[in-house]
Amino acid sequence: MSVESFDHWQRHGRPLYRADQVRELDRRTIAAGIEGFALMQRAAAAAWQSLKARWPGVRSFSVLCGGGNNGGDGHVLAAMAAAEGLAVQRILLKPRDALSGDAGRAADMATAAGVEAVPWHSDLVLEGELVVDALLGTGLGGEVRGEAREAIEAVNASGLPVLAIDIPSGLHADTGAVLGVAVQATRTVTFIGDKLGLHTGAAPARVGEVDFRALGVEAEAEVDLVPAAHLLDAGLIAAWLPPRPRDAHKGDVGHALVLGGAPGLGGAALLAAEACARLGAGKVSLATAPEHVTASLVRRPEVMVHGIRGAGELDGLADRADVLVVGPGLGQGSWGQGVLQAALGAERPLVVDADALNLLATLFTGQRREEWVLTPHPGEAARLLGLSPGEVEADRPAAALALQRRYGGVVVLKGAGSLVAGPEGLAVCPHGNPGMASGGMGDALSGILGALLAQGLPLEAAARLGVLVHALAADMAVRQGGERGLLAGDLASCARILVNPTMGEDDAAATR
Ligand SMILES: NC(=O)C1=CN([C@@H]2O[C@H](COP(=O)(O)OP(=O)(O)OC[C@H]3O[C@@H](n4cnc5c(N)ncnc54)[C@H](OP(=O)(O)O)[C@@H]3O)[C@@H](O)[C@H]2O)[C@@H](O)CC1
Ligand SMILES: Nc1ncnc2c1ncn2[C@@H]1O[C@H](COP(=O)(O)OP(=O)(O)O)[C@@H](O)[C@H]1O
Ligand SMILES: [K+]
Repeated sequence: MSVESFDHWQRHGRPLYRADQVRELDRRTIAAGIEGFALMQRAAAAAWQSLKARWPGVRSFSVLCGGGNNGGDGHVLAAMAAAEGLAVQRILLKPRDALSGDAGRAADMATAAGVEAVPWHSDLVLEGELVVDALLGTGLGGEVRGEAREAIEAVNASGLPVLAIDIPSGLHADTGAVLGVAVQATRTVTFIGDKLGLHTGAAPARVGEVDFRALGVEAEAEVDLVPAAHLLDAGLIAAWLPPRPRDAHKGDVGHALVLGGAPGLGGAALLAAEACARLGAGKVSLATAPEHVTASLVRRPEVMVHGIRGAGELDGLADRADVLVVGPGLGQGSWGQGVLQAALGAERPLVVDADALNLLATLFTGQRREEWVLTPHPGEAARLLGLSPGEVEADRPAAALALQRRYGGVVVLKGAGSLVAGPEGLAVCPHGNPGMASGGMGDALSGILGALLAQGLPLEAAARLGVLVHALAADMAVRQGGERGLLAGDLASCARILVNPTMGEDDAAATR
């Protein structure tokens, strides 16, 4: 990644790091003259502030301290809280004489502050109004073992709110996978560099709110590490979608063609076409099986609907479009195969989704191009990589990057904490919600991507922006009506508001 392009993305999203990169930042900070123990005190002070901000008026808590520096943070926090008069139950996973370095020094500090230490045992009852999880941080290696596992299970069984220190114990800081068992946090306060593993995979369901505290390290370590990823930020929208010129006409804002809806599979392609139209493509065409034409026209007369019995009837349609969206409701039979073949032959940017991806994994293998966006969910990603879905989910960032290397272009790996992998690196979407676990949501995304490409956005910007807008639209729709029963068709009107950033939500509500 060039420094210029990296800087460009950096302006719109917090950098995310792997554990080894955060350790490197620690190392540089220490080399710049800030002692490791001073850094631990900063971390503990930040955690203590975070705790008080989230739970003002709290009088008591328990803190579970592991044997490393994550535990060290917990000891120092306990000392700080005790100094302010709180009752703290300090639980040790390892005896004092097994602790070394800063962690040992931190334990002594807590003892000197009068905070009693209780050794962990399986019958222990966690006391207080909440639990601080300082068991395992970025030093976690492999599946959680022994007493740490029991302690994590006890935290989760306690029913108490949990503040996780740096990362919920048991969650992998690089991948967001659970290594056997992981703490279910209410809030996670994370230090020095925000971690990729707090934002994808199992993480969004485990971390609660993420409170990032840089601890002043950026200045001291003169950060020039290329981050592992960036967190997608809503600021991207206005940066890429300024108001249209007053004299814009539909020819300036692109023509998207959606290819899908094989016999018996009508709805998905229509959802994609509708989202595409709502996101501002100048013209939207839909090529679908003849049986779906009437329903499509009734639902969305703005879309130009073409009934085709097979790819032979596409009749130059693909050449008249600026971008093709292929896959929603495509099926894997002869209709879908022919249509995909035609799309692959068109020299146009493509959005490839659903059964088009399954066909790339089976019949149309070995394809690679730079001008396409592939949007697999973990099952499709697994087929494209020849892995199991479990293997994909075990390391989503690696899977997204491997897909991008193998297939070229830009790859969106969907699911909570969607990832976008492209030539500029990896981006992670922190938005979206479980209401999106309903049929057709992916079709809406492919339509959104088609609209942004039709309007001339570069491939990777369109992919990042589309994923962001899709998730934010779902969040907006949920604020209006709740998660259960959220429909893919509900997203388009919210997404429309989002891609007109000069229009406030209140104005928009007034026009509905
Ligand atoms: N100056 C700094 O660096 C700063 C660091 N900071 C803080 O330090 C944290 C990193 O600390 P770290 O590197 O000491 O590792 P850490 O997360 O405590 O884990 C090591 C412990 O876990 C254990 N353990 C490991 N794997 C396990 C498993 N599978 N199952 C069970 N146990 C396992 C391992 O046991 P062992 O393998 O030694 O038996 C050892 O006891 C970081 O997240 C941040 O909070 C901040 O204070 C800012 C300054
Ligand atoms: N729990 C969740 N949190 C965030 N996003 C989600 C969640 N569940 C689903 N999504 C999003 O919803 C979309 C579902 O797409 P997909 O699985 O292709 O559905 P379909 O095939 O029904 O269209 C993806 O963009 C995915 O990231
Ligand atoms: K932790």
